[in-house]
Amino acid sequence: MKRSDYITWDQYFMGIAIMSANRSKDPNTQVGACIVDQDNRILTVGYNGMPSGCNDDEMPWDREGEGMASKYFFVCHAELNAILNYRGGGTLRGSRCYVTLFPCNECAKAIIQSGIKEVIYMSDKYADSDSTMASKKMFEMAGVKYTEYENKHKKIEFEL
Ligand SMILES: O=c1[nH]c(=O)n([C@H]2C[C@H](O)[C@@H](COP(=O)(O)O)O2)cc1CO
Ligand SMILES: [Zn+2]
Repeated sequence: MKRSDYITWDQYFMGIAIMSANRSKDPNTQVGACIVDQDNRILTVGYNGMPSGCNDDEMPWDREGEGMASKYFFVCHAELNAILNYRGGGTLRGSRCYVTLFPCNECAKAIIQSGIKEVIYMSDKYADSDSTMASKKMFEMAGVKYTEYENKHKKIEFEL
């Protein structure tokens, strides 16, 4: 008989998004994204980090500070990295994006323009921000479904 406690597709892909987030150097918020096609094949992954070639030891990681003193001008978001990292043939049209934090308005635009059809998110900790509200407005207008990830109960522990 086959084992019954295997993880679901949703758990698998959100697990990979969480694992990717663990690569982030951001001391405050680590975000991971995993984009999959209609056949549940993983197309691409990403996490938030400084652009390639920008030494992350020399970049600011602070939230506070005027302009260039904070991380915000520089960090490339997890979803955008996942979209831009896609090297496969074909496109992201019709795919789903698993993400550990609800996408900001800039990532929402990239998600819509790349043809991603569904966003499955874990945290919505900035739900009250204009950015998140703008994302939801655009997703609704563009027909991108957004779904809260609900299987938050399974704990997996392993040594790396
Ligand atoms: O959709 C997102 N994707 C994403 O990668 N991020 C990143 C940018 C920053 O590195 C971090 C947010 O930082 P903070 O929570 O300290 O404001 O998360 C943030 C958002 C939403 O704000
Ligand atoms: Zn973003």
